Amino acid sequence: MTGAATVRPATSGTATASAVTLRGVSKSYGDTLAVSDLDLTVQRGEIVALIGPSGCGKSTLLRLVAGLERPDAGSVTVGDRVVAGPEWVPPERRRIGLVFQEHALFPHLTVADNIRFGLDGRSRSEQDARVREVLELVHLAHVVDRYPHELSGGEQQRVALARALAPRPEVVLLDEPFSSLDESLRARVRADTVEALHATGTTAILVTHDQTEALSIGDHVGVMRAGVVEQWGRPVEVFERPVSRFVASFMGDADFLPTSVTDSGLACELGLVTIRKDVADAEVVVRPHEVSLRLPGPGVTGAAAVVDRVEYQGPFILHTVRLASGRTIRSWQPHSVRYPVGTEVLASIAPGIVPSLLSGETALTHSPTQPDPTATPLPPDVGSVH
Ligand SMILES: Nc1ncnc2c1ncn2[C@@H]1O[C@H](COP(=O)(O)OP(=O)(O)OP(=O)(O)O)[C@@H](O)[C@H]1O
Repeated sequence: MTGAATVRPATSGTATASAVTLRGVSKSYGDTLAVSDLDLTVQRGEIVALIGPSGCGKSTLLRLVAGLERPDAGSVTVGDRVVAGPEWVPPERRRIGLVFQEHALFPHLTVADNIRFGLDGRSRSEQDARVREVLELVHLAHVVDRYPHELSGGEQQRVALARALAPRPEVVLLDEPFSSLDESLRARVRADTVEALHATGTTAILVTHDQTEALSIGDHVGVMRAGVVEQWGRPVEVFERPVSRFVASFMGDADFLPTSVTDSGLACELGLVTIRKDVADAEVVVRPHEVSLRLPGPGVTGAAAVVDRVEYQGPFILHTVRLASGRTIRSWQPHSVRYPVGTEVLASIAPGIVPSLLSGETALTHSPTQPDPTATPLPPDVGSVH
């Protein structure tokens, strides 16, 4: 179920099922409330992606879990131990591994010695075995004797992950770990990171600015805003069932169309949205992959629209079309479809799509009733609010 993490009830599992628990955690810097009365539960072995606009408190949350900051209120539990709140466990005793954007490897130490650094107190042969093991995990066994400056950015980042995993931490915290890497490298390092985390069953909290990354990596995604988690859910939930206008806009492109109640149900300019009739002043959230465009012809239905702008975006062609009301909506089309500016088309919500509805800033609980995909779309002026 989706729901703001701030009101998320405690998980029903045993205490050992959760790897990290925050309860009522707040942290201010002077007048800035960076984290506000935040509740969060991360289950063992899962990867959580935290995403939100700059300054919303993502890094502060990681620092609170790591013990680099003390909360002003609330408690942090790692595994079965309360580490902040009524108790205080210093960072080095929390069994937490850290991976940051700048790889933070010691430049004067070899890869092996960088990894050994966190393995103090073990015999040399134990250290060597573990160094080999974690380097194999990130497919870098061959760089063991190199220095950081002899590695590419992606290799350095994988060594940083290996170093974080070496002491078998309870949790790994990753703050924008891939953002310094170029696009093609990022996908590879990201995949290796996820593989290594899953292979070791390590719990991870990852901060990212990248929506695709959050949705593809996270078992759960936390969308943060102004110090709170506005939505916590599975990737499909935060993308397809955003709890608010903010989440809908932040997690991908979205257009908003007003609706009105008709005899058939709730309709927007693109046609019938749902057969429910109990909502006044709702808006429908439409994403570009949900909008179908076709040329007028026998049997083709949809709202009349004119192509306003066409952008080549690599994998698809973004068409912006103007509806009769003057509103514009966006539609992704495959390479085989490229309507020139000025083309008259018929726009509709793609078959099988059940769009989200907003009332003001908040999403409406979704009705299980779906629109009849065979229904004739309503005339273009239905649903327009002037
Ligand atoms: N050490 C500090 N002293 C004063 N204010 C701070 C400090 N650290 C963070 N802040 C403020 O707390 C708020 C949250 O910062 P934080 O770094 O957690 O945000 P963020 O979501 O990680 O941002 P970004 O995505 O830009 O890294 C911001 O307003 C920031 O300016």
